[in-house]
Formats: sequence, structure tokens, C-alpha cells
Amino acid sequence: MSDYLIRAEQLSRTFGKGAAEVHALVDVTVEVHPGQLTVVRGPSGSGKTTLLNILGGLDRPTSGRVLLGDGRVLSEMKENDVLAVRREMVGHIFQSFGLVPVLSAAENVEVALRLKKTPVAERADRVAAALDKVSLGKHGTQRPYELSGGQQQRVGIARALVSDPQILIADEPTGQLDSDTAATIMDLLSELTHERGIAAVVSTHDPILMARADRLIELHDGHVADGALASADA
Ligand SMILES: Nc1ncnc2c1ncn2[C@@H]1O[C@H](COP(=O)(O)OP(=O)(O)OP(=O)(O)O)[C@@H](O)[C@H]1O
Repeated sequence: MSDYLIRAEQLSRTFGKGAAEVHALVDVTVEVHPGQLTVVRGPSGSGKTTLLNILGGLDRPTSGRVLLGDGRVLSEMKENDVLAVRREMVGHIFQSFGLVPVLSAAENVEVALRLKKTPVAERADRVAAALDKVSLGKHGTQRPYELSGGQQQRVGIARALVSDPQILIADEPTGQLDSDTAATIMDLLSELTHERGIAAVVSTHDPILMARADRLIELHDGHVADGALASADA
């Protein structure tokens, strides 16, 4: 076993062809470690979403490899096996929360357990524990529109956490929140990462939130900025 949970080696991702070709990632090598909050920062269009999508098994590199800590090569797996890795290992948190409007907070969280085919008898307790963990124990019956933006994102975090992922991938999770709420959400992600030994990978534009990073990956035009990874190693 390695000390990393995911290692991306010499990753490149190109979109389009010919004159329309875009090099979203170029020769990117990064590692994601358990118990660490890794922040990916960089200007708009620098490749943050592309990197997160590849690390989370939602996209594949044009070249390079994505290794899992147990030795498997995510970037070379069949689609069904990638789907299984996503369900077993990865929790996704979205900028726009991604909640189903007609479902209550608890039902939104339960969706993740349904997808994993968790036995019905286990679900209620696990949903309640996940909502408690994000301080929403008393809000399980409320629909997303009855919750504030910060509360909706907490539901999104509970949904990502309920299936006990090893990796949390969050693309601009605070992008739609005011700065105070954004800070509390980032504190929560940091606490969960350290407490549960999860590897969290979070992209953000917000310099204040970067202070919570255990590791920093800085992207510019698809390249990792020199020294960014090494200097931020905890
Ligand atoms: N599916 C796609 N097809 C074509 N080009 C794409 C696609 N996805 C991303 N790109 C291009 O790749 C580059 C990197 O995009 P990406 O979304 O990863 O950047 P980002 O750093 O997340 O930006 P932002 O902060 O604005 O979300 C951009 O030039 C983008 O236009």
C-alpha cells in the first residue's frame, strides 16, 4: 500500500481538435493523501474542474495515469469498475449543491445509500448520523427551498459523507455562499477530513479558504505552478 490515496502521473487532458484544441491539463503530477485537505487553486480556465473530474473518476486523461493507493490504475479501468470505485470510495460535493428539490434533506442524503444498495434497515440511522455530523439533525424533514444556502451545502456534504467515502471531491463548494458561510463550510470540510482521515480535494478561488489547506495545488494554464505542491506539504 502507498501513503497516497490517489496519484496522478504526468496527466494531460486535451479537448477538441486542430485549431480548437484546448490543453486543459499538461503533464500534471499530484498526490492526494488521507487525512489531508488538498486545495486546488488557479484562475478561471486553469484546469481545476478538469483535474477534479479526473481524480474523481468522472473523466479520463488524454495521457498519463491515475493510480489508486491499493495499486489499481483508475484511468485504465473499464467504465463499470470506475463506477464501482466512485460509489465505494468517492463523495462528490457540488457548487450548486445538487439537491433534488422535491425531496427532504434526509431523503436527499438517503439517495446516496440507495445508489449503493445499502440495506433499508441501516439507512435511517446512517442518514440521521450524517445530518447530525453537519449540525442539521433537526432539519431532516425540510426541503432544500426551506433551507439557507449554507444549510443546503451541509446537506450536500452529509450526502457525500453518508456512504463513508475515502475521498471527498468538492468543486468550488463555497462559490455560491457569502464569505462567513463559506468559511464555516470550509472549516467543516477541514474538520471532517482530519477527524475521519478522508482525503478531501477542494477547488476554490477564495484566498481566505486556502488558509485551511494542508496541501496546495496551484494551476496555471493547465500546468502545476512550480513548487506549489512541495512547499505546501504538511
Ligand atoms: N468539455 C470540454 N470541452 C472543451 N473544452 C473544455 C471542456 N472542459 C473544459 N474545457 C476547457 O479546458 C480549460 C480548463 O477548464 P476547467 O473547467 O477545468 O477550468 P477551471 O479552472 O475549473 O475554471 P473555472 O474556475 O472557471 O471553473 C478551459 O479552457 C475550458 O474551456
